[in-house]
Amino acid sequence: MDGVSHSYGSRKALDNVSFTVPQGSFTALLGPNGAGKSTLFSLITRLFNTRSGEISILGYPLRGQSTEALRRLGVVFQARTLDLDLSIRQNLIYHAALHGIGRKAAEARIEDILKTSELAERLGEKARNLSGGQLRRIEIVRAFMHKPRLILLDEPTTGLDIKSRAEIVSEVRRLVEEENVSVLWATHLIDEIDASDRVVVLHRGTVLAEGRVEDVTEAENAETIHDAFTRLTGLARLEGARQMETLR
Ligand SMILES: Nc1ncnc2c1ncn2[C@@H]1O[C@H](COP(=O)(O)OP(=O)(O)OP(=O)(O)O)[C@@H](O)[C@H]1O
Repeated sequence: MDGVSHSYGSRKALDNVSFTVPQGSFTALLGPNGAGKSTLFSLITRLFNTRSGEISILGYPLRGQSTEALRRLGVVFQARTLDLDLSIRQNLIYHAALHGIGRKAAEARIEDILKTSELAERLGEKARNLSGGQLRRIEIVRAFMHKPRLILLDEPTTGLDIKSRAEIVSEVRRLVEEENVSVLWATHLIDEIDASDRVVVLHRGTVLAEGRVEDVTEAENAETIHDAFTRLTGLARLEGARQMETLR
């Protein structure tokens, strides 16, 4: 992503945003509410057109080669998107069909992804029987169905209890490792980030830091990524205040 900006009318939601998600990495997009994470995801998934800057997925620019780019992308949106009146299996098979995957291949893929998960026994049940955390896990399975190379997750643990949150984080980490996909995980929860992850700190539409957790922490002379984040966003507030002073 290079030099991407987006405005809603006169409100600038993203301002010259550039970063990369290296192949096979777990990259956390860390930002408080309103930082611009959902806007960024809307641009990557082409819900909105990118009017300024450039976004490429696996080397395919969205502008010009969007079909090739989007074929390699899996997405878990913030809002729930399963059809509650269909069975879990139907939800997954219909999604696979949209990607041109036949029933048999889809069944095999479901089995492969769910393997030892207790959810494998519930495939015939209506989605509405599942808990919020289980629904989220099925949405994650769905995002993996067509073997994407990059997965976007927009605050996937929002509204879930601690146990479900932990299950989701570890499930995604397992899949990342097994399938060697890249992940961009939007969150405002620092405890979801591991020491070995990469992080992109987004605040008020600008990238304040990008790199390995260790490097970002060190660059801020901080003890933890939590401290680094507070420093970075505190610094941004100061910068904002300074700019306000200049304007007066
Ligand atoms: N449709 C819209 N019209 C006008 N302003 C919007 C719209 N969507 C988002 N914004 C504004 O753009 C900025 C970025 O919002 P965005 O939803 O991308 O942030 P976010 O980091 O995803 O936050 P959250 O975690 O709360 O969803 C905010 O100031 C928000 O108020």
